[in-house]
Amino acid sequence: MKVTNVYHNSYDLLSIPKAQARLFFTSRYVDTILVGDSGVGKTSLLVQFDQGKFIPGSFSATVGIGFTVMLLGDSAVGKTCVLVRFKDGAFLGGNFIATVGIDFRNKVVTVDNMKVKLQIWDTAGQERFRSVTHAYYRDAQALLLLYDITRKSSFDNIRAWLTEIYEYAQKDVVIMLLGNKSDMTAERVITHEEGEKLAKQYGVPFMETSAKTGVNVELAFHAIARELKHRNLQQPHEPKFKIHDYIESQKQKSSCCGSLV
Ligand SMILES: Nc1nc2c(ncn2[C@@H]2O[C@H](COP(=O)(O)OP(=O)(O)OP(=O)(O)O)[C@@H](O)[C@H]2O)c(=O)[nH]1
Repeated sequence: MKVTNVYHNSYDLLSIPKAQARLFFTSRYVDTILVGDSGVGKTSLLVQFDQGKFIPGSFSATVGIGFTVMLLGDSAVGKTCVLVRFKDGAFLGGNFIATVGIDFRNKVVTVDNMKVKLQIWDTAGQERFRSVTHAYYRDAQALLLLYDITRKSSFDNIRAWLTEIYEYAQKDVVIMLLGNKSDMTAERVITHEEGEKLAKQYGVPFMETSAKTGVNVELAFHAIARELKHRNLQQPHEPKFKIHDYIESQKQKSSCCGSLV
């Protein structure tokens, strides 16, 4: 048996680069594929082969669907901090270190009892990395576009970002506009209404977030995961998922009584 890379679940197979995926399925790149009912031990067998150990503990079903979400916006609007807040529940305060090129993290969220894996790409906002990040737009199913509510230029640049998105991204990409740093009330220069108005003009959902306090960060990613899951697995009899309505209902819930549904 020849295994050059070991892919631990079906999502990993889906997320490998296209050229490699083609090679995987059309050549003898991997000679054995593990198949069988959920829970029979495919992953454990693979881990035993790959790492020479058995991982005991609770059974976690292999993720069935996954999507790529990309964070975009000017440098220092808080893309990395929003991602770290969502992934680790922490705030990256202190010295600002600009992202170089592109970075990514995975997080699994549960939507209607189904695990949905989000691969989240954190892009560099600095102009000099723009040509690098353009190359990745096409692979994203959703884009979170951020501005900083305390910096007008980052808000004014949103139109230019949207122009780039329409040029380079998939036609049906899900876009959400986020006004970040909502905790900085004293320094605010862009009102909530201005953000909402711009989002309405482009027909995209909008909310204000704070990576520092965590406000609406979870909701933004959950709304995206839900929209993508519904688009991909919508049953003919199911009503169409309305992301705007979902956001509004969850905003009200989270302000009064906690967790997202
Ligand atoms: N108060 C407050 N500060 C934030 C928030 N989000 C980010 N910051 C701060 O803003 C600065 C920039 O944050 P980053 O997340 O690194 O910005 P970025 O958009 O990833 O920047 P690039 O990597 O250059 O594109 C850091 O000093 C953060 O601590 C927030 O919600 N509230």
